Amino acid sequence: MIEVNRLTRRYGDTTAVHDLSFTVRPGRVTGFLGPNGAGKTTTLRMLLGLVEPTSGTATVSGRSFRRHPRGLHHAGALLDAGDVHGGRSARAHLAALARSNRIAARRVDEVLAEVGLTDAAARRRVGGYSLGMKQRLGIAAALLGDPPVLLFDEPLNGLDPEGVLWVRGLFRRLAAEGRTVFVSSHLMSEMEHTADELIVIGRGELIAAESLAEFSARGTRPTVTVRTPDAEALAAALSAEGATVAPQDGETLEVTGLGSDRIGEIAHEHHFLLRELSPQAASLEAAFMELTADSVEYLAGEPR
Ligand SMILES: Nc1ncnc2c1ncn2[C@@H]1O[C@H](COP(=O)(O)OP(=O)(O)OP(=O)(O)O)[C@@H](O)[C@H]1O
Repeated sequence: MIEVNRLTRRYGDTTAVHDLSFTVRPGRVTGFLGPNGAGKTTTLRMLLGLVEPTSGTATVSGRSFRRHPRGLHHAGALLDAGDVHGGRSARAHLAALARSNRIAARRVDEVLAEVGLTDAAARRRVGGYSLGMKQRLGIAAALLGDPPVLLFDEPLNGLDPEGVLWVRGLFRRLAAEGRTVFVSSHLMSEMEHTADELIVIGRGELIAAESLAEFSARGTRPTVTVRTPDAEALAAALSAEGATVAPQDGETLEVTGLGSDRIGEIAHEHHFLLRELSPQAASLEAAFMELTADSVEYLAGEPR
């Protein structure tokens, strides 16, 4: 379990993290979401004891990470995939990590196989790896100590679609094994199919801590796309029933406030011909952008 309690970190005049509290539970994949500069990396670094909090606490399994002997057994992390010695092979890099954490050498081959780097990649120098391969190596390092808690900073960066699917499957499995899996991203679309729980921050402060289902429920109101040659008349009939209707073109309406069943009934009652009646899922990305709009550091075209 990860516990963050009234955590604050200041850099001069910049408050990277401000009075942040949340809990991340085992057995689930928890997404750590926030726009660029929200304070995600700083929080993860404090959890790993790499940055000292200005105030507050960040603990892994009840203890500050620095107090954990043989850290990799307690928590594994991928912070910066590029942060490896380019002249070494993946195997040499992992073997050095295993030695310094007193981890059995056979784990190196196990994790290499797990992330799909057994073949050429295990011998090739890391300097020649693609970003996706470096991500896989970083994930292998996180898994090395078979830890109950795993932290990943933007692990989907640089992965191709096959890699993204693989990572999602891996996270699911790690959570199903009862581990705590905490994954940061600045894109809701990445977390939509990855996380069960969400911690959303903006400008260093907590915005939401809830399940993905709860987050979806607060999302933008679902709309229904309706296409009919009688658009104007149907729009009037739907508005009379309390719907909000936005005409798109001559034949298409975007309707909110009524479900597709009810819209179909109303069209039937008035003998309107429908050419399309399609409910649109609420966009989580739109909900996320709405929620974090006030905390985006750099808005395009709007110097602040
Ligand atoms: N070492 C540092 N010195 C000064 N300012 C810092 C330092 N580290 C982070 N910051 C500032 O703290 C804020 C939060 O940064 P952080 O990297 O934690 O955000 P983030 O959510 O991880 O962003 P991103 O998605 O862009 O990686 C930013 O304004 C950043 O410029």
